[in-house]
Amino acid sequence: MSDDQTVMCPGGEGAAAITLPARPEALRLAAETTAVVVIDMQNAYASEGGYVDLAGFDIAGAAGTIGKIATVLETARAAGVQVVFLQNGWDPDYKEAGGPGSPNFHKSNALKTMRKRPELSGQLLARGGWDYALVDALTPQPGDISLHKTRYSAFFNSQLDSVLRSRGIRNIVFVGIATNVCVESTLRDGFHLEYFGVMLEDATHHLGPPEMQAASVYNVEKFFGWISTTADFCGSFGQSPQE
Ligand SMILES: C/C(=C/NC(N)=O)C(=O)O
Repeated sequence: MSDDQTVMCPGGEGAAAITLPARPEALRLAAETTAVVVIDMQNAYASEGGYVDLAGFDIAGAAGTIGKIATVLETARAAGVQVVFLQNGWDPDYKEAGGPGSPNFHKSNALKTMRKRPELSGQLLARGGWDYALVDALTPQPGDISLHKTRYSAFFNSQLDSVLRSRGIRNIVFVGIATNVCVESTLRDGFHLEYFGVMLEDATHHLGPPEMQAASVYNVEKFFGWISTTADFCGSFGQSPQE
């Protein structure tokens, strides 16, 4: 049963469930119905010389999330929590990005940067290239799942929903970049698909001014899900007995 302090998430009734401290309520969660979804930890978003750096965003804080995410993933794998990596981008000819009839063509800062600097064409967010690749410190391990996405929400036109649903996973712990773009878009879509979404605030990083991180944290805590931290995730799932 849920009460005002603790929410019972799908699968959280069993003996192996843990309590994850979170705001506004703690969550009762089981490893087998929970996934950690890693959003877009690619050179494009987290490395100097990657797309968002070239597009003029301050990425100074992004590197700090890499170590946090590595710690979360180590704990998740040891506890039997499914790890799912997402990578954002398109084919090297950018057919999947959409042409002038797509808002993505007009709003994607990667596409806009390449229109301004044609020498970068074929490099930013192009599948197979360095910019698209995950940062070295976050290489998928055996048992992890890797998926591709072409728009901000990882649920849109991707296999994420069927990959999770077919495994009975209904609870998602979000880490990655950017808090206020792809992480929040995915968490919101997940909410509408009946997933319980938790964002680890210190394992995510925003694009734009610091208020953007605060705004997303507020939105998630008040309207779409729950907020927790790397230490609380590792403290609770680190105790979780694995079958
Ligand atoms: C702005 C942007 C954000 N991506 C993300 N992973 O949050 C982009 O992809 O252009």
